[in-house]
Amino acid sequence: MDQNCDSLSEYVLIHYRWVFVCLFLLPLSFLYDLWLYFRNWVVFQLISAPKQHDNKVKFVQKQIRDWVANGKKTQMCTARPGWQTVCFRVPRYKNTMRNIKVNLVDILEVDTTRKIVRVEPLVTMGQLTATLNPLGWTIPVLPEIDDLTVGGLVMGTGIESSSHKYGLFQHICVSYELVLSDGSLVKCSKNENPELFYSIPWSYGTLGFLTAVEIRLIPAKRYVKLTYKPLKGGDNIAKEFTTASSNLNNEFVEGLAYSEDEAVLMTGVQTNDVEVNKLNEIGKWYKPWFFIHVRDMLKRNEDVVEYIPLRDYYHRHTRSIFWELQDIIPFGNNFLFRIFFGWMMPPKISLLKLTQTEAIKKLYENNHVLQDMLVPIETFKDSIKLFRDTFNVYPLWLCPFNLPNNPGMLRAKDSQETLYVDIGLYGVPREKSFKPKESMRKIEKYVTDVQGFQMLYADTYMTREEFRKMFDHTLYDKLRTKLECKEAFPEVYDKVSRAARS
Ligand SMILES: Cc1cc2nc3c(=O)[nH]c(=O)nc-3n(C[C@H](O)[C@H](O)[C@H](O)COP(=O)(O)OP(=O)(O)OC[C@H]3O[C@@H](n4cnc5c(N)ncnc54)[C@H](O)[C@@H]3O)c2cc1C
Ligand SMILES: NC(=O)C1=CN([C@@H]2O[C@H](COP(=O)(O)OP(=O)(O)OC[C@H]3O[C@@H](n4cnc5c(N)ncnc54)[C@H](OP(=O)(O)O)[C@@H]3O)[C@@H](O)[C@H]2O)C=CC1
Ligand SMILES: CC(C)=CCC[C@@H](C)[C@H]1CC[C@@]2(C)C3=C(CC[C@]12C)[C@@]1(C)CC[C@H](O)C(C)(C)[C@@H]1CC3
Repeated sequence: MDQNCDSLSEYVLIHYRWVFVCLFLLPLSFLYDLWLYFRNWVVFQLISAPKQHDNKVKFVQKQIRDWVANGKKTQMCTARPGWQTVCFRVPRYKNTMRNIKVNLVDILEVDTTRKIVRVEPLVTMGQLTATLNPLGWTIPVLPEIDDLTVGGLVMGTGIESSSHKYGLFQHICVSYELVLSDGSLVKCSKNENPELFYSIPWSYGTLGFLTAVEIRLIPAKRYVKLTYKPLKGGDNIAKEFTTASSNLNNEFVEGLAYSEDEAVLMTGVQTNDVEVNKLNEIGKWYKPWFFIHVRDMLKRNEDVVEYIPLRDYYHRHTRSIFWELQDIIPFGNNFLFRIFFGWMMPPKISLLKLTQTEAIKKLYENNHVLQDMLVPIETFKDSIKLFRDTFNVYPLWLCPFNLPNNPGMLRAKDSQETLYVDIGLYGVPREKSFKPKESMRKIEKYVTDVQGFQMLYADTYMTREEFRKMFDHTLYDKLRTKLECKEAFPEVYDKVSRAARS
C-alpha cells in the first residue's frame, strides 16, 4: 500500500480503478452517449428546439424574478451539477447558492447565408461537430473534448489548434443573449451593448445567465492534411513552433513535446482531396491513441503527411483524454483491448468524476498536475525550461493562439494583437522537488510576471490580489456595479479559487 491509501479497499479502488471503469463506466458511457445522440438527432430533425426556446428562456426569467421577489436571499449559479463540468473539482457553491435551471441544450439554427450557428449554452462540442460537419460547415475553433459546452467555453475559455488564426472561443462568438440579475433579457455584440459583450468571457456566470450564443461558421472540408515534423533541440523546437504559429496558411498548429529536446510539430490544412495511401482514420476504435501515434513519428525522423477525416482530427485527443486515460486504464492502448472494447472508449469524464473516491482525489492532488498556462510566445523557451525544472511532466500540449487587443479580462501584452502559446501540463510530475501548492504558486507568479494567464478550469492557488493582477478587472467591476450583480452573483475569484472547489 502507499501513502495515499488508508485501507485495503482504498488501495484496490486506486490501483484497480480500471476494473470498475471497464465493467461499469464504459458500457454506461456508451449507452448515455447513444441516448444523447438519438435524442439530439430527433430534436434537430423535428426542428422543435427553436419553438421551445422562448418558453425555456421565460422559465429562466421567472426563476430570477422569484428570487428578487423573495428578497434576494442567496447568490445564484446554474443548476448544472458539479460532476458534469469538465474540470477536476466540484464547485462547493452549488450546494449553498440558489440553483437556476438553465435547461437549454439544443442547436437552434444553422444559417448558412449569414454564416452563423445559433445555439443554446448546453450544446456540446460533440453535438456541434456531429450536426455541422455533415452539412459542410464547422466553427473556426472547436475545442476537442466532446462534452465541453458552449456556455462553459464562453464563460470560461476555449482553445484549439486553429486558435493562432481565429483566437480563443470568445473571439468566434458574434453575440450573446443573457438574462440579467433583474430578470431582463438582453442581447450583446460588438455593436450592441459592447461593454457587456467584452465582459462576458472569463466572467464564469457572474454577470448573468447565458441563454443563446451566435457563433461564426466556416465551410468544412472532408479531411485535414496533417504534416508531422519531428523536432530535436530546445532552440529548434521554439524556433519552428513560432514560425509555424505565425504562418496563417496553416489552419491548424499543434505541438506535443515528449522531453525538453524532443517534440513533434503538427501543421494542417483542410482539404477535400485525399491521397488514399496516406489516409488515416484515427477516430476508428481500433486505432492507437493519438499521442502514441505522434510519438512514433520521432523515430521516423522525417516529415510525414497524413489525411485525417475532419471529425476524427477534431476529436483526436478524445479517446485517450489527452494522455490521462493511461493512468486509469493502463492497457487501454493494447491492440486486443482496442479491437474488443475500443468502440466503448472513452469513459465519460462526468461519470469518472462522479465515481471518483476521496483517495483518488488525494492521489491526484499530491501526485498529479492538471494545468494550462497561456504565455506570450516569445517566452516559449524560458517557460518550457521553468516548467521542466518545476514539474518534469511529459508529454506537454503546445497550442498557439492569437490574442486581439479587446477590452475585458484578458489584455494582450503591449496593447496590440499578440501571439501566445498554451502550455498544457497533464500528468505525474517526475521532478523530486515538486510540491503541489508551492510549485504552483511559483509558476502562477512567473506567468503573471510575463503577462500570461492561467486557465481557470484548473486549481488556482493565487490570492484575490494576485488574481486581480493576472486578470484585468476594470471593465468587469464597472459592469458588475452597473448591472447590480453584487447580491446576485459572487465574483469570479469566489467561483474558481481552490477554496471554492472541493
Ligand atoms: C444530431 C446529433 C447530436 C449529437 N449530440 C451529441 C451530444 O449531445 N453529446 C455527444 O457527446 N455526442 C453527440 N453526438 C455525437 C455522437 O453521439 C457520437 O459522436 C457518436 O459516437 C458518433 O458515432 P459515429 O462514429 O457513428 O459518428 P460519425 O459521424 O459517423 O463519425 C465520423 C467519424 O468521427 C469519428 N468520431 C465520432 N465521434 C468521435 C469521438 N467522440 N471521438 C473520436 N472520434 C469520433 C468516428 O470514428 C468516425 O470516424 C451527436 C450526434 C448527432 C448526429
Ligand atoms: N480545449 C479547451 O479549450 C478546454 C477548455 N476547458 C475549460 O472547461 C470549462 C468548460 O467546461 P464545461 O463543463 O463546458 O462548463 P462548466 O459547467 O464548467 O461552466 C464553466 C463556467 O461557466 C458558467 N456557465 C456555464 N453555462 C452558463 C450559463 N448558461 N449562464 C451563466 N453561466 C454559465 C458556469 O457557471 P456555474 O458555476 O454557475 O454553473 C461556470 O462558472 C471552461 O472553463 C474551459 O476553459 C477544459 C478543457 C479543455
Ligand atoms: C486547454 C485544454 C486542451 C485543456 C485540456 C484539459 C484536460 C486534459 C483536463 C480537463 C478536465 C480534466 C482536468 C479531468 C481529468 C483529466 C484532465 C482533464 C481531462 C480527469 C479525467 C483525471 C482523473 C480524475 O479522477 C477525474 C475523473 C476527476 C478528472 C476529470 C477532469
